[in-house]
Amino acid sequence: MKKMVPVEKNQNYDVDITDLTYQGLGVAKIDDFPIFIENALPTENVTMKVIKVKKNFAFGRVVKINQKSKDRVELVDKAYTQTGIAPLQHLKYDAQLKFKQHQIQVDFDKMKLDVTVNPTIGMDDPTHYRNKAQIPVRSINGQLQTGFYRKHSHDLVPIEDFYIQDPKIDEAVVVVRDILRKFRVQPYDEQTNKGVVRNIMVRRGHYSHEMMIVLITRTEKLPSSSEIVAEIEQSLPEVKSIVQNVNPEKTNALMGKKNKVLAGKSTIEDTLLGLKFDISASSFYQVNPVQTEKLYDLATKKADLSADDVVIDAYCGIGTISLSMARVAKQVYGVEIVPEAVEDAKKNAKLNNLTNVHFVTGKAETQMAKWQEDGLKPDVISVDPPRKGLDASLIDSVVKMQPKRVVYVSCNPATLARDVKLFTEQGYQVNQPIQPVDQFPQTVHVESITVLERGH
Ligand SMILES: C[S@@+](CC[C@H](N)C(=O)[O-])C[C@H]1O[C@@H](n2cnc3c(N)ncnc32)[C@H](O)[C@@H]1O
Repeated sequence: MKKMVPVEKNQNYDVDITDLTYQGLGVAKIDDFPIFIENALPTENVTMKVIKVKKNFAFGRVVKINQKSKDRVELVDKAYTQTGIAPLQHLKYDAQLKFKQHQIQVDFDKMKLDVTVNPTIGMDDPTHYRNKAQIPVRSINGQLQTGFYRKHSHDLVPIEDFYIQDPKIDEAVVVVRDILRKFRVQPYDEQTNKGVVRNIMVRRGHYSHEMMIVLITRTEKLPSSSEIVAEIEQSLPEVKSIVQNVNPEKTNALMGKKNKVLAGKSTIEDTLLGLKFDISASSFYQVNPVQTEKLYDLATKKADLSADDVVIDAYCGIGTISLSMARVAKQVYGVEIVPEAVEDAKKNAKLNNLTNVHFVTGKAETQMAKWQEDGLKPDVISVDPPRKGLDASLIDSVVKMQPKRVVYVSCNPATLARDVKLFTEQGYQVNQPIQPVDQFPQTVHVESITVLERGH
């Protein structure tokens, strides 16, 4: 018999919120039918309006909060929720940290894996932490605007204070926006795939204060390029690198393949754990420098390295974890898919006088198989993959190499739990608590370190 949907679109209902999804939505149930509600917290009772009904669930919007959670804090700005910049801004920071710890536990429970998850290591000031901004540039009522997209859309909401970014970066975005306005540069139009500037990317070294501005354009030609560059340099003395990245495609991917240095260096420098790093426009670099130092310090400690150890660092980026470990180990091998990042990694080894590292450009899964076939016997393997986690073939190669320990740095607990399950089926165990480190306060993202040890 067809199940009745117990709610109707545009109708109001009073509901108790019983859970919070991994996306930070409150969950209510009417006759077992789940409704997901933005800006609603467990233990609350809210009046909500149903805004979308699907076959097995619905979405609602809070009309009124009838009973507040003790973990609720006032919204700083509703635009941060609308755009998804800070979807947990209404949750006390302590409760955010517990939510992330719980999220990992839930994903491991789903895989029937018995693990302990430590409390999340948080920040003293969980705002203004990001060292990088990627800001869309669009036209609103004929004027060039910067801001962020409303969730699930490409409608730009103008924003100047991004709340979770380094305020110096917010200032720089406004300065660059005004310079682009002055020279009447055409913002990108997604509908027609016309216009020039798609995005402004800004990176700022937390310690060095060196700033990089990347103008991501659809076209090779950037009209008034030299005047724009001169004004940026004059207005923002911290800028040490101005790059144009060309992305002609009609795509959601932010950056194109081609980078042109318009002024200064092709990289900026920053420091992590006393090591110097050169960072190119296209290279990955963790966005929360304060927490990254805690994360890498812990990852290195958990690797429990001795001076005789050989290490593989897979998904090594510009060599941040590799170099941290090379200070202790005998030899480190790194593999990374982005060629610019590998160039940076090689330069960074030299910059820090570390000669016991070797970096390879390629897919981690292919290179790991090759190292295994070549008879490399690492003592420890570190992996720090993107959100999709590890390829099953990479796990097979790792297991065949029999390292005594695998240190898994993850930004997605669901793929982490899936991968850990595969490791445990092949003789590896999680003996120590998983350690979450909050890299992304005010958001639902969860970063953690797991150590897998070879059983006897
Ligand atoms: C989460 S980042 C970690 C980078 C580095 N460990 C760090 O913390 O700075 C993941 C890295 O994996 C790289 N990557 C993505 N897919 C890859 C693959 N199949 N093989 C190797 N590297 C890959 C990305 O370019 C990115 O640099």
